[in-house]
Amino acid sequence: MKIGLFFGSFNPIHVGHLIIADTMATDTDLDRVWFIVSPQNPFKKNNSLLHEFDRYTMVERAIADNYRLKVSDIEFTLPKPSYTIDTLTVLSDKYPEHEFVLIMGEDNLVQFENWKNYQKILEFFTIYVYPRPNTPAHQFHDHPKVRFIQAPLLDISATYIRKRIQTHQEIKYLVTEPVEALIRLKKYYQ
Ligand SMILES: Nc1ncnc2c1ncn2[C@@H]1O[C@H](COP(=O)(O)OP(=O)(O)OP(=O)(O)O)[C@@H](O)[C@H]1O
Ligand SMILES: O=C(O)c1ccc[n+]([C@@H]2O[C@H](COP(=O)([O-])O)[C@@H](O)[C@H]2O)c1
Repeated sequence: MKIGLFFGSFNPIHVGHLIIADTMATDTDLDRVWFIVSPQNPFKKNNSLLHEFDRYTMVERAIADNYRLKVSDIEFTLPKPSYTIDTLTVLSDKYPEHEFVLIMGEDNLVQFENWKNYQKILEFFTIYVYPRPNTPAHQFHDHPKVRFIQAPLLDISATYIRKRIQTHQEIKYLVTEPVEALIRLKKYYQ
């Protein structure tokens, strides 16, 4: 199968992530999308980062009704921080029967040249990019291995959701009902 790997912190998973994953799974040549929950982004220091098990459970709940979407804990057993090239190598070795493509939001392209072995990523993988509002300039618009998906811009982020929780504002419709229930039950991000 041709599988899109959607890496992220998912702190928490929001409807933007779900729209991106479902758009990739239905509007492109991908058969499936796997969410790869990263314990630690090499570039992010975030006091409100929940434990990876908690973020994984939220992803699991959010995608439970969609057979095209799956969640993976592969990075939980790999060294931290989570370097994408290392995970891609492990997954390619483990699943030689699958073809993997990388999925990311356009904001990730801005710093992409600073990723570990980014040229190797581009040599061996194609990247499907979902456009993101207010993305600073980057130089990957015309790269042969970078494919932009035409889809509606989504002005939503996990940061915005965490801020709303801290200030006791509603998050209904920004996350799915099972995810909101879990956030309330466990008192995440307060
Ligand atoms: N609204 C969005 N539009 C396009 N891409 C997005 C959007 N939200 C998240 N992404 C992409 O989803 C992946 C995982 O992102 P992440 O979990 O960091 O979400 P986030 O909303 O950007 O979080 P935070 O606000 O905590 O930085 C990244 O590739 C990111 O670019
Ligand atoms: O490999 C790298 O050098 C690298 C540098 C920055 C980010 N990443 C990965 O990019 C993914 C997106 O991160 P995030 O926090 O924006 O969701 C996440 O899986 C990170 O581990 C990877």
